[in-house]
Amino acid sequence: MSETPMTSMSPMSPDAEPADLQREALRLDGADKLADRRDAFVLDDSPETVYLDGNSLGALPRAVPDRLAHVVAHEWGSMRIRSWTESGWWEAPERIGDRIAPLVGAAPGQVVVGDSTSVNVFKAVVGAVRMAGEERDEVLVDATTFPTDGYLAASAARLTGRTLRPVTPAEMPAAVGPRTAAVLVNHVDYRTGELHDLPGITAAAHAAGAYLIADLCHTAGALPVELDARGVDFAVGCTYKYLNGGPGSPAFLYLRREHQAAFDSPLPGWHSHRDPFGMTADYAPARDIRAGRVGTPDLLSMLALEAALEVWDGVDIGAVRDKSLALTDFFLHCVEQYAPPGRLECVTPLDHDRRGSQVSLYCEDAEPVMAELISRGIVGDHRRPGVLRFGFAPLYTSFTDVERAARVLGEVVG
Ligand SMILES: Cc1ncc(COP(=O)(O)O)c(C=O)c1O
Ligand SMILES: Nc1c(O)cccc1C(=O)C[C@H](N)C(=O)O
Repeated sequence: MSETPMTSMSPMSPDAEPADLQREALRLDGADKLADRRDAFVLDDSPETVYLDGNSLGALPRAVPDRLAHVVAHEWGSMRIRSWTESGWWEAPERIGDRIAPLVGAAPGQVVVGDSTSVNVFKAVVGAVRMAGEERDEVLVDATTFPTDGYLAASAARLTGRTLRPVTPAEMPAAVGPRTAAVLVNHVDYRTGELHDLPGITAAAHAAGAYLIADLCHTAGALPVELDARGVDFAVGCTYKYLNGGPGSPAFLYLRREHQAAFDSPLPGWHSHRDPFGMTADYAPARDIRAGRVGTPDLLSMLALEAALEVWDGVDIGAVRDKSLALTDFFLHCVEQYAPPGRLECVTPLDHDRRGSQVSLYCEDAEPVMAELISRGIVGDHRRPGVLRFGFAPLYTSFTDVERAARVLGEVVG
């Protein structure tokens, strides 16, 4: 973790007893405007179990099993091929993209669902580089990135004859220049939970004439993103974390409307053709968001995602952010009270403007600590070396969960 700045946990209020913190948790739960959303999810029967890994795999929304059963039995089992037209299968990638769009601050017609985040990173980086022109010969990539983005950006750079330059998100505004074709940045660092300055990096990229590509895996469904308002050019993200789409659910790709006509996909499958059923030998791309499609989508996962997204009906993403910050603040406060001083170090910035929806705590023996936590029902995860990660999904995480998780953590590291 040498490259990660360590932040000490802030001094918080005077010592509190478990009973005080439990009372405070109940008070916060009582005032929680999103509390009713919890019932929309399948969670553990045992109150001892606390799921804090929704930043890796979100919980199952209750609506999904019945919807999937219907899709299998009726749309596939009975309707078969007719479902492409009569059950809306063909348009599902754009239709479901439009359900995600408001959560990431996009007007309709700019988000398409399909493929994996990795594949969409590749499409976006090559697409941006092709639009940037020959004289721009470098791609900036987040040096602290989730690895897959770095691997794909390197391949995209090699295929397009560009040089890949890894720089930290903080260095990006100064590093971007007239040679830069595209900048690929994570909105939140998967390891530390740090929220990067997407508006600032986007503005710097644009001032230098470069395109900005954002990876929203750790922010879509966790906080307001404002893609349209901030001028982000391209964005990708997965749907199995805070969007609760299920294991391997399709990712999304945002193509800003003004770039759609010029987008030159490196994966021009027939579903991105202007007239797919023309079945012509020549490729002619769709001039709208369909340009982001490739081939036949994974309909079962896609329709499970569509059902999962119903939990967002009527939810204000600003309220989600407020609760997320309250959850992470309360967790840090409880950990401060329960863990022996100096045993854990908070790697996640304490500043709200720089915090996503997870808390990462450094401790040398993170791996056995997390194994013990999981055996006691507190499910987070760890990332080598030494980082305990706890993800807070505001739609289903309660303050009571948070207090219990911190208390058990205190026992385990005590
Ligand atoms: C920031 C980020 N990008 C990409 C991915 C994964 O991409 P994929 O779904 O293609 O495996 C993850 C998590 O797995 C991630 O955290
Ligand atoms: N995508 C994952 C997978 O295919 C297997 C196990 C975990 C994941 C994850 O989502 C990890 C996650 N992106 C992370 O932040 O580390």
